[in-house]
Amino acid sequence: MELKKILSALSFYKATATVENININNIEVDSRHVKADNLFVCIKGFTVDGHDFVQMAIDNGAVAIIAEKEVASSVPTIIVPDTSRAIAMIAAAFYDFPTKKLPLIGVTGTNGKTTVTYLLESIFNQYNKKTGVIGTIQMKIGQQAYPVSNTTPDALFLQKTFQQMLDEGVSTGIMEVSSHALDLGRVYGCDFDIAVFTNLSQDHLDYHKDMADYVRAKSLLFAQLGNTYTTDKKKYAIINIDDPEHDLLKRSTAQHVLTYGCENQAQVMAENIELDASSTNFLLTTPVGSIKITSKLIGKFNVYNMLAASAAAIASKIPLTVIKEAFENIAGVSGRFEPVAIEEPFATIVDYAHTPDSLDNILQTIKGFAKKKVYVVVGCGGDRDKTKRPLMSEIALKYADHAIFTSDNPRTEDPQAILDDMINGLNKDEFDVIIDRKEAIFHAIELAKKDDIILIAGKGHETYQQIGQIKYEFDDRKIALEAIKVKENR
Ligand SMILES: CC(=O)N[C@H]1[C@@H](OP(=O)(O)OP(=O)(O)OC[C@H]2O[C@@H](n3ccc(=O)[nH]c3=O)[C@H](O)[C@@H]2O)O[C@H](CO)[C@@H](O)[C@@H]1O[C@H](C)C(=O)N[C@@H](C)C(=O)N[C@H](CCC(=O)O)C(=O)O
Ligand SMILES: Nc1ncnc2c1ncn2[C@@H]1O[C@H](COP(=O)(O)OP(=O)(O)OP(=O)(O)O)[C@@H](O)[C@H]1O
Ligand SMILES: N[C@H](CCC[C@H](N)C(=O)O)C(=O)O
Ligand SMILES: [Mg+2]
Repeated sequence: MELKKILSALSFYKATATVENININNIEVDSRHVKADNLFVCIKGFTVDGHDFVQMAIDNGAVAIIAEKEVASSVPTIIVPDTSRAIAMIAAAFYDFPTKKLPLIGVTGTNGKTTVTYLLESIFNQYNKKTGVIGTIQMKIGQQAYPVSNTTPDALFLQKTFQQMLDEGVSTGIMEVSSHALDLGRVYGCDFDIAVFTNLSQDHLDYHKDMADYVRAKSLLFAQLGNTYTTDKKKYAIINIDDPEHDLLKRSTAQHVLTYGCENQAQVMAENIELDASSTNFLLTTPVGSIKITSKLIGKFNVYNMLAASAAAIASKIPLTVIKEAFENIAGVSGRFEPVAIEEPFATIVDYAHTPDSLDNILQTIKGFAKKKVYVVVGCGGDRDKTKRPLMSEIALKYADHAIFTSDNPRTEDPQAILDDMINGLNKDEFDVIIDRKEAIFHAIELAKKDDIILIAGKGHETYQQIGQIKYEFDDRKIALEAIKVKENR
């Protein structure tokens, strides 16, 4: 594509040389991946500055550079105020504005994003529509899965992926939108049709300076809704009316708002909710009628997730009967309330709760139907919000009869220091500290007796444990199964 055409997506730029007659066959933000006839965009990162890799990019074949300042370069440099914002727009232009054609649903909130996206996938598939899903677990086009390194990938990956989705006949894109992505402008080039808000509670206070800054980032999804391109399509903001932040998010958008909830009056509601250990039933009431829902997803928080997905499906004109069938068919989401071995005298559940609110919800749910003791194995991630550590350990002890505090992904932090943050100040002592996660899981399974429940929280679907810079193979579900087998064979 002509560089001039790509640059037409930018409202302002200054070029150090003519940009006429330059043909670009790919855009790259990583100098190591640059090839002949590429456009290299310098991004100032948290670790290094892309501006320092201009020469490498040119040596690898870059024919133009986009930067925030003048750089030593033998090829034309285009200077923009903010390359992180610019990349979102030029990537959208390079792939011919794919989200103008692809209906796109974005899901944001502290907890429940992944679950809601998979509920939506299941509803659209039930309606015989091919979907594309982007989020924490993976990127999926139809049934084909691809690995991702972020819940919401960078703008270049996103726009390329939307184009691939269109090429492969996807009818709706469904994606998680993290607060980091909103703050860093990864989704600036996305024309969302539906924006869903699940809930807001404490997380990521390592990145956001306080809760107000965190909710401001979340609100960008709603403020941006419908602002990207001129379009006749109706846009919808789907908002959880029972969350204290609902009003701020409603006020952030100029588009149609569809509310959902269980407590306060909403357009989409759950009534007559029945929760037990093996199923969830409720009456879904909506502006287009009511229908009885039965699902294998456990816990009240999953009623909220089903309401969020139902509201987005209703905004997409999907019949209630299809929503009902989809909820009946979905067995669960990988690593979310996933039972490890069903035949055991005690139950072992793996879950991705890694925030105070999610741990509270999941333990409250388990406590609600536990016949005997509840054990929890939990740790906190390194290089992440430190203030959630003592909150999570306190919640663990509030509900569980016994906790085993261990490592999650310590990353570059000292694992013992993370555990100290968790246990210093606790005024109960029904816990053990076992730094090695495998040993911790084995210990919990050793302790469990008939009718007890073990919750292994924090890592869910993850198949690795990151210690330092290295990711070691690690899967809570496999380790738990191994421990159960060892116990059985004794
Ligand atoms: C804080 C943050 O978001 N960091 C993201 C960022 O990394 P970074 O800023 O360190 O990048 P960098 O290494 O400094 O590189 C800067 C630039 O130089 C370029 N470079 C680098 C080296 C080189 O030789 N040549 C070169 O050109 C890089 O390609 C890049 O363009 O850009 C990377 C590439 O897009 C991301 O993978 C990375 O996410 C890291 C892994 C991360 O942990 N992010 C978390 C905080 C995050 O974003 N989480 C949210 C989900 C949270 C949730 O929902 O719970 C998410 O959406 O994943
Ligand atoms: N609506 C909800 N409210 C509170 N907790 C929830 C909700 N839905 C799920 N959870 C809890 O949060 C955990 C993570 O759920 P899920 O992966 O769907 O959230 P997420 O927002 O995608 O998380 P992440 O930010 O890590 O991507 C679940 O394992 C469960 O314990
Ligand atoms: N998207 C979240 C995932 C946390 C998962 C947990 N296992 C951890 O490593 O802290 C984050 O990056 O904060
Ligand atoms: Mg997620």
